Amino acid sequence: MGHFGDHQISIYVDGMIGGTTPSITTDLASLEAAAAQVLDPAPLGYIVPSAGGGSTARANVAAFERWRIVPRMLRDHATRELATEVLGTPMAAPVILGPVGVQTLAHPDGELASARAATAMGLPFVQSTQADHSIEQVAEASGDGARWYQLYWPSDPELCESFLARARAAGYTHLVVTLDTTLLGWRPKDLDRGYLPFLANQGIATYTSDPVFNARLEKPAAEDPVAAGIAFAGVFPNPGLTWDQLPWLRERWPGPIVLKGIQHVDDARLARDHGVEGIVVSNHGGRQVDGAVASLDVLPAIAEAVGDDLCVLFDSGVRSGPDVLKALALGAEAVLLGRPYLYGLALGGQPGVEHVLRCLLAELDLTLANAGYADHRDLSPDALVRT
Ligand SMILES: Cc1cc2nc3c(=O)[nH]c(=O)nc-3n(C[C@H](O)[C@H](O)[C@H](O)COP(=O)(O)O)c2cc1C
Ligand SMILES: O=C(O)C(=O)c1ccccc1
Repeated sequence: MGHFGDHQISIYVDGMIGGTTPSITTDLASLEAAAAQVLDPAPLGYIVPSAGGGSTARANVAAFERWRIVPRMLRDHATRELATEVLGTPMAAPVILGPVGVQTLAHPDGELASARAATAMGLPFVQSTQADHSIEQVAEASGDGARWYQLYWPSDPELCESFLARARAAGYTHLVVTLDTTLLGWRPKDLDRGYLPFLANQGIATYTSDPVFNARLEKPAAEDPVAAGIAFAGVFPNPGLTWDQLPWLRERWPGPIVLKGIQHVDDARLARDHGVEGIVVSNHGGRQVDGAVASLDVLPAIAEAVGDDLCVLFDSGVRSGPDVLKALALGAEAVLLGRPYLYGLALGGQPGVEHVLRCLLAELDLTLANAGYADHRDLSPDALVRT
């Protein structure tokens, strides 16, 4: 006992002896189609599509297809280990629930359900600045689980200081700073509907629960949600950010800092030279620059350049256990999940997220084992060929 892969046997036993089958598909690549059956068109149109015509999102998936696993035989994988530690945070597997905003679009429990599922599975949850529940509420929901906070660095420094102070006070230890969304990308599916949840007071709970933000409003957000949305739209864009502002952030955050959205090897080197602890190689799931390079295609060169000095994490396009294996083999210490867990949330709240995570970890465990790896730390690019 003790392997995540045992989940497979329990599903078969439930089917053959108990007569029950999983209520959500175990084929994680088809979660999107299942979620599309339960979500209303506007939230679905916000969550699933990417920037422009979607070419970056397609490239993310195609990049995973090009790398193929080359299984090794007779290497004893009876005892296996998925558990790991990333920047001092212990986790049951090298998988993190990435920062995803406005989670009540998927389910009324939103981030609370995802944070609880993460803690139940022993994985970290990254609380987005763009959330529907406050920093403090999600900290509480995380219980004794890891607390990582994702910052959208607002153009108002006093507001930024307030977010950081609140996150520290609520027990968050790691700061993920998202750099690729200083301005929202061009998203035709939302534009065609004229749909932006923030202007309806959704996804801005971090702001409307903040004393600095509220002091700037004429009326409380509950009384005038439109004005709150407009005030958010005034402080969110921050296109003037530069590398020289990182020391300012460092002074206000004592723990590890991870820069999310790195795609160029020179930016990875700049991150290292500016003394942060980690990066997320990510193109935001293709939601920002349409036509951008697939995130997986830049991972090997970045890992090669800075992997010895920095913690290199990865996201964008991870849909299955084999995808996790491929990203780890190409140099990531762990991956972040985006849409897949949100689809689980849409399909079943907290248990739906747990289902997705359990299936992903089981598939990862079995794929590693059948490919001849008892420990994911033994993976290297040699585990793969590029076709
Ligand atoms: C609906 C949605 C909302 C997101 N919100 C945020 C956010 O608030 N902060 C952030 O850093 N990234 C956000 N992301 C990007 C994810 O953290 C992650 O980079 C991306 O989803 C990974 O790609 P994948 O969905 O293909 O796995 C969001 C993604 C989606 C799909
Ligand atoms: O939807 C997103 O991907 C996202 O991260 C975001 C964040 C703030 C405003 C708009 C979108």
